[in-house]
Amino acid sequence: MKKKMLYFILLPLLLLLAYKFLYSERRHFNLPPGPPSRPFVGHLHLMQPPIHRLLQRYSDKYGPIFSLRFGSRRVVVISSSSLAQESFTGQNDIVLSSRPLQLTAKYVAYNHTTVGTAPYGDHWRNLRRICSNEILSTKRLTNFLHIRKDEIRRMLTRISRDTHSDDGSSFTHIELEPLLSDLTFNNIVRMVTGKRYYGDDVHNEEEAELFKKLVYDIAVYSGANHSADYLPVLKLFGNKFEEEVKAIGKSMDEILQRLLDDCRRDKDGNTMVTHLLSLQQQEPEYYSDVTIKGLMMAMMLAGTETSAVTLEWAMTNLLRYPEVLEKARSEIDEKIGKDRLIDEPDIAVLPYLQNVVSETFRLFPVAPLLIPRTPTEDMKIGGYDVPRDTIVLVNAWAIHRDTELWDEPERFNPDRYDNGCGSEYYTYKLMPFGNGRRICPGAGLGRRIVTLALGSLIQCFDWETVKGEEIDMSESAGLGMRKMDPLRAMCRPRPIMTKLLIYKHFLFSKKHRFNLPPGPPSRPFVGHLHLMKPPIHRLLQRYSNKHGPIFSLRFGSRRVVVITSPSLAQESFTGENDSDSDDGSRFTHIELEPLLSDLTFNNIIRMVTGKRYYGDDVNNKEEAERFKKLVYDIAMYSGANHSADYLPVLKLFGNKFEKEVKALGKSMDDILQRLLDECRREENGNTMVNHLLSLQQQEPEYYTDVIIKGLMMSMMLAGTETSAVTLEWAMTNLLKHPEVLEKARSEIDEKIGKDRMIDEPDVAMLPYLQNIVSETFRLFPVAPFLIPRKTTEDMKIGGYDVPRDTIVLVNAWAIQRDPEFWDEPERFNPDRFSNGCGSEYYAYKLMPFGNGRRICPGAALGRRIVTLALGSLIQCFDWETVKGEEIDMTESPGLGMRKMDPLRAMCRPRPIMGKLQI
Ligand code: HEM
Repeated sequence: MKKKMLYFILLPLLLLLAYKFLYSERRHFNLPPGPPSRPFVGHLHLMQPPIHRLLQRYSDKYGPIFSLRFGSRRVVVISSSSLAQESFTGQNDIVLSSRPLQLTAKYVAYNHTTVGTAPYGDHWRNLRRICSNEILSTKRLTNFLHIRKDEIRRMLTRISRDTHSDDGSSFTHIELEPLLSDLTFNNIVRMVTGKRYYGDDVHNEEEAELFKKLVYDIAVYSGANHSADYLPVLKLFGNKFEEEVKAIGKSMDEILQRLLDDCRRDKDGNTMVTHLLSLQQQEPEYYSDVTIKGLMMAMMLAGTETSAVTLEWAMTNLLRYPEVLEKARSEIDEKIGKDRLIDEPDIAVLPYLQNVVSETFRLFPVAPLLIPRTPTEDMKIGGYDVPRDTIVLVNAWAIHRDTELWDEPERFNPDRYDNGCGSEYYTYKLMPFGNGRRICPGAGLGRRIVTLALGSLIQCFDWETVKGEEIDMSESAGLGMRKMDPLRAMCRPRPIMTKLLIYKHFLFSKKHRFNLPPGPPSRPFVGHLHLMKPPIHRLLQRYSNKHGPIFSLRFGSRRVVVITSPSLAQESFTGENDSDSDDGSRFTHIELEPLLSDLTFNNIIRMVTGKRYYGDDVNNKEEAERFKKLVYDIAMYSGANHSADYLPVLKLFGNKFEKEVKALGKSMDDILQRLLDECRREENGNTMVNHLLSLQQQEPEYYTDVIIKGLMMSMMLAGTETSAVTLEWAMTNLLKHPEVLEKARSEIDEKIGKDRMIDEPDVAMLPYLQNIVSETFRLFPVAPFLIPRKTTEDMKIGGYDVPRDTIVLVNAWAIQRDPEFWDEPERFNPDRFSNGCGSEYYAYKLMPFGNGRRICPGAALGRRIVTLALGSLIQCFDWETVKGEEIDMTESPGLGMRKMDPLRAMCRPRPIMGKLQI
């Protein structure tokens, strides 16, 4: 009670204090207006990407300068050219030349000491001087022109190789984003370190992929809306975000240190780093390793994605505006001709091309909000107070679309720059590189790369949109405004390509010319991995409806080809219970799944080791349960979409998945070794293992313990779940189709009678039972994609190239439901197999056990177990569904297609059970 009273007194007091505090700040500062905010978070909860669009809507409502709160930080947003000019001139420019402290800058950028992140002051001024005099000076840029030219030629060659057709007249489908990104990454990384990271003929693929992923992550983690940066209180909770940023910083530093050490060894190199190392020798205190790594990082972070993304948007617009493409091409053909490739000095005579680039920068600025600034002291903008430490965002994206500055701002119109106004006219209207003292020092280089690469693409190829496809114009979240859906296009080499004869050996060397199967659009870095949500076989079936019976995907860096037709599969695989009720007429509710699974597990494990693991009268219950769990886990972890298997780069992060799999392997080996040792002690046992042990005595080098354990595991993994799951699906279908159950029972009662139990040799005279099993295998293959294969050399399937080391998935699930081969494929109809066609007819249409040389060696055993068990269940019991319950048919994820919801049923013993007295 007393406590409550206290609250009543304290609360108004607190509110009063808070009001006074806020009121005094308001009175003291004349802050820009802004939308209503929430306690604690301020406006953070509203910051859904794309943020530049949201902030443009606020500026329409609150004016060209307004304020927000991101947690405890005040934010001021500027959205007009005149206020940008006011901010970036005179004393204001100096005051506004600092950057706010951000977690990424702390942990990735050496505690805010790099040129892009350092606060305004002597250290930053020095770094800028080094950038403009030692790294990005016109002289040094010209020095590296050969790299830009070489990388552009290599890109053109790659496109040529991918699009080369014999008659030279047809268009080919290509993915542009990876090519553009490789170009700009190589360009900067080569200038900085002398290394080629991407494409053919590269240095260290794993490190290269990791680097690209880190650049991607840093852009995402530096987005303007990361709570942890603005709600310092979150840190008290052991913030995950902060941990992740730290890990990114550590990985990045490792790469940079490695690159730096490599350059140190290679003293004669002509790279930025070797130049900085020579300066280190003169001024070792100033040019420390951290300073050099900071400069490397600034170049490599700020110079790579930015240019690639701009190029992608530029090409997107050329595809959307064919008349612009045409005009740019005419200009190039006229000024450069058709015999030589456009070169950097030519850019000066190609004003329209330059205008295309400017128009791209206007509508698609890579940094739509520039990079945040913060005033080092209180300042005034537009008559309002902007207190020190406020985060200042300039919405360049909104300024670039301001109707007061631009006619029809949404239109991509390069001609608008043909107005005789000089570049100065645009200083505060068009600012893709920022403004003021902290304007991008790489603007010259960025523009050069983009313009030269774009000109080359226009000069060397014809371009068209992919037929029937609208180009998706959505923008990604994060600091850089990427295109969400990577650009694809149809492309055809122009005659000049053959004249150029660049890298001809390379272009026409057969090894590199692949006509890969088509496929859905992919994302940078991850490829299609992010799309792989289970059940994957259904997803892949939808893809095959769209892209054809053979299509390709990328799981990270691994190419995957999926086959979904019997003829292509043929092409790939040829050439080279406790139901005791007192009243026999009552149905009892039972759970079938555990019984079926005990049956098949015991069956195999007894064969292999002589032990009964499950049910009554068992050996070692704990071990048995552990074994079952391991089998389950191994199937889950072997699913086709586990990132760690396909993105080798993830392993560098001390991958959790890999650790877990290792632990699984160890537990499994412990069990196998124990079972093996027990069999060894029991010399007279009649088990598979005893037999293998006797072979071991004859050929000890060949039949090692590891080989025997491997065989045990293969049998025990492949032979247990598979049969249990098939049995469960078979029973599920009998429950759903009582007429099928009835027909199967009549067959058994007629052929076997009601006095003895069905036995294995009987199966031969029970064709309908066999058909039920086939139909179950058809609709519910336990391994819907079989088990992934890998090609050991380049091969051709369906006219397409499948390069070596590609993962090949055969979607048996989809083939077995293909309406071309099966009438009413979704219907469970065992009679479809009584058509007189022999088993050969089905070889490539029905393949629950796989196909080719690696077909399941346990197929016959599996079929026997399933058919005999199913026959026995039909013969001995009546079956019904649980009243009022729909049977859930959902499939589980993982390599084996289990039934998600374990099967339950109502069950009643038939009279035969009494006679059998088993
Ligand atoms: C299309 C290409 C590029 C675009 C659109 C771009 C854009 C930008 C923008 C908007 C800023 C922030 C400027 C501000 O705060 O006002 C910036 C800063 C920066 N950029 Fe670029 N950039 C590009 C290419 C490059 C290249 C090629 C390099 C170097 C190799 C580079 C290095 C930097 C650095 C070091 C900064 C930080 C400057 C500082 O804080 O003092 N950029 N860039």
